[in-house]
Amino acid sequence: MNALPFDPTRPFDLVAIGRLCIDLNANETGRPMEETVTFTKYVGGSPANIAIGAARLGLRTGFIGKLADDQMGRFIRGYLQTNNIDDSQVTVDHTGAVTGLAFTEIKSPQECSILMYRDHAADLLLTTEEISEDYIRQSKALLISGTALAQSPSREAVFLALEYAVKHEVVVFFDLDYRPYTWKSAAETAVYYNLAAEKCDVIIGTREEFDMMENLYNEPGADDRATAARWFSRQAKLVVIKHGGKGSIAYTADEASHRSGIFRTKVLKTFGAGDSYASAFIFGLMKGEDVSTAMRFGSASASLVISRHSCSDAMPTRAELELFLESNEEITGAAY
Ligand SMILES: Nc1ncnc2c1ncn2[C@@H]1O[C@H](COP(=O)(O)OP(=O)(O)OP(=O)(O)O)[C@@H](O)[C@H]1O
Ligand SMILES: O=C(O)C[C@@H](O)[C@H](O)C(=O)CO
Repeated sequence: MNALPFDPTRPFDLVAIGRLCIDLNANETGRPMEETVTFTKYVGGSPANIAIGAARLGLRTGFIGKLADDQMGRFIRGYLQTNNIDDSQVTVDHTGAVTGLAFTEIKSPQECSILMYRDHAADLLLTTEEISEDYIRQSKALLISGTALAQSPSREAVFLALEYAVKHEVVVFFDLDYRPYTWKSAAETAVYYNLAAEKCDVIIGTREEFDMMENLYNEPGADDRATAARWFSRQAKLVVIKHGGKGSIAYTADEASHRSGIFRTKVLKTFGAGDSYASAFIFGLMKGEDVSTAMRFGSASASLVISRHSCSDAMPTRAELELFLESNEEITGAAY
């Protein structure tokens, strides 16, 4: 069991808010982008990937976001529908904004990078008028991600969604999802991340992402326990700090800590690890598993996704995840 108060009477398990984009993943791996000529198109964007992962695992999922009025936007909507994600709160821009694109370069399992095209991206044009209080109160949980805070009006839309979530006791997950290119300054970034995190029940990020938030207080390099403790005096009940191939650690408000290792795999590319981890971790918690078991689900899903070409389309179903957990050993005891 975990202590998160999911209201069983709500029709949605998880509503995610933020960007719906396109990933164009290099088909020719093992070479730089300059020499790559073909890419495969997938739905992308961290909150979209998390929602898709959660839906594949069986959570009743919805999305709040804004699409460009173009072929890419329509492709994304079709994919959400195919994956049983409620798109009734996904609006369409009519100002000529475009779909954000992420071209990925897969030079080696250790050297992956993303080239983003995000000028005038439709997802950042979501407005407060497009946030329905009634929709948010129908969900057990809300997932926000940091990139939607980078610009107005999307920033205010997310803060309004947070207000409604707190008012209606919707459990809020915050995946920090820090993408430097969307932000203007370090101080601005940290200010908005900290303001949002104060209202969240579960905060999930990498060590580097928490360092970025702590820069504001001239406290970078805090240890994981001190980082978590900062948030327990606010709303947080659970803080998860990810350490890549070394695993992850979670703290609960009673000061208990939970470590998760990794499942070794043949890594194709590293991106998508965080999104798949978050979706299966949230799924585990919502199914009433304890924190350690939910982390194990997260690590297993991440292991599957980093061995595959895409992020969204690679997300496992519940049956796949269970089979993987039955037939693979978690490596624990990572040194961090
Ligand atoms: N090389 C690896 N082998 C196996 N599992 C891994 C590896 N790297 C990451 N993971 C798993 O994925 C989880 C999240 O990874 P990571 O800390 O890299 O997140 P992230 O930086 O948010 O990911 P992303 O690259 O998608 O932004 C880890 O806690 C671990 O369970
Ligand atoms: O988050 C993005 O905008 C890009 C993602 O879809 C990408 O696949 C990735 O980086 C996942 O972590």
